[in-house]
Amino acid sequence: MTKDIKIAIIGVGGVGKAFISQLASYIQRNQSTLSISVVYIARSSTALISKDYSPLPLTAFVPEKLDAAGVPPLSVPDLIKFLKDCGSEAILIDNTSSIELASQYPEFLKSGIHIATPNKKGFSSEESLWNDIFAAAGNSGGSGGYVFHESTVGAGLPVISTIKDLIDTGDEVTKIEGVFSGTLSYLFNQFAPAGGNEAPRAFSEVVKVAKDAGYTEPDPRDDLNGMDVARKLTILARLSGLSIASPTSFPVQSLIPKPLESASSAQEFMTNLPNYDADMGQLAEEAKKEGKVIRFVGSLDVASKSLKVGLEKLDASHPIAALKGSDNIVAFYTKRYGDRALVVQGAGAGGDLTAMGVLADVIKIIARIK
Ligand SMILES: NC(=O)C1=CN([C@@H]2O[C@H](COP(=O)(O)OP(=O)(O)OC[C@H]3O[C@@H](n4cnc5c(N)ncnc54)[C@H](OP(=O)(O)O)[C@@H]3O)[C@@H](O)[C@H]2O)C=CC1
Ligand SMILES: N[C@@H](CC=O)C(=O)O
Ligand code: NA
Repeated sequence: MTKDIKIAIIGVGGVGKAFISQLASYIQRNQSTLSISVVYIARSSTALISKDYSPLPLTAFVPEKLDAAGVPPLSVPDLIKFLKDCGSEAILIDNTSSIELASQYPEFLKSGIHIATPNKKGFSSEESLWNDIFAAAGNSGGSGGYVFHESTVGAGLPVISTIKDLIDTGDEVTKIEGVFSGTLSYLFNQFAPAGGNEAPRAFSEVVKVAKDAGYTEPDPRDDLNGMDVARKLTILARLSGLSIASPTSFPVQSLIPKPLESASSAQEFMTNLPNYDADMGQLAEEAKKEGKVIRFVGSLDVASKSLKVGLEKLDASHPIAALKGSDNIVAFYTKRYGDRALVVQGAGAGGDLTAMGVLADVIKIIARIK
């Protein structure tokens, strides 16, 4: 029997565009067994809506198509109603970084709508939202839709699925540490290379390259202030069984120069960042004199319930110092694995790699749908 699925996509930026392209190809490859129709695509102020639930064309999709249509997006209650009335299973893909949308996940789930998302906000904000999401979700004991969020940590790398498998099979996580930001990995690999022979590049210059490559958050200050890593660590800590009130409830080091904390826009921040290249350069130089490199590291210790995010000086021979490009590394220490961690490593940012994690989540949802 062919499974009939309707999909709504919100967010058509770096991740959203790549997702639509990968989904189009998936639909093409599986058309004999799956009937998948994308019936809603939205960005902040415009949307494409297929009122009769016929599939919207996905080939050669460009966000400008939404603007040309000129239709305002549906409100959340109207979108829930639209998807509930579709006559088949429905999946919401949230490719935004909006807390307003994420805070409505419990309502979508309670209405039987499934969710796949790389948006960290729903899982790393106030603990009550986390509790409401998983109380409603069908894959965590609730009676609602399924929710999957692999790309919220390490983009498409199997980080969330790995920790869930460890715990579901009865292992206990004792400690997790690593590099959780593609942007900050790329930044320090370029700005303070471990090799010695490579010429370091100016801090602000590398931030710009990371932004242009699609590694940063929509506003790069969310990477540089440590909050993106703090959110990822909050998600992993909660999955490890810790109660974490919010991503600001533990120490997080910000790399934003003090005078730029009050910058009124991302653009103003980027324009003025080169003025502080010398300060960051000095930090890297000091570490180099000690034969070390600086890297932005996150760690959590379950027994002491402590989480920490910030710069560390590491020996050039340390596995973290050897990372290349936008690589993340996540070392899981558990009762079963003992002193030698289970390690997940690879590129941890970028539109295509993040979209791959979201599409893999969609495929998991489809596999669970009767
Ligand atoms: N880029 C990466 O490497 C990774 C990204 N992620 C996460 O993926 C998500 C998307 O990232 P990315 O594609 O890079 O971001 P972009 O800024 O490129 O795109 C964001 C998209 O979301 C839309 N959007 C924002 N707010 C709303 C809203 N309230 N309602 C409707 N649409 C909205 C924007 O529309 P408009 O332009 O009209 O405002 C835009 O289309 C983020 O949550 C990010 O944290 C996760 C892992 C890796
Ligand atoms: N801005 C994030 C994107 C993925 O979560 C990063 O740099 O890792
Ligand atoms: Na992941």
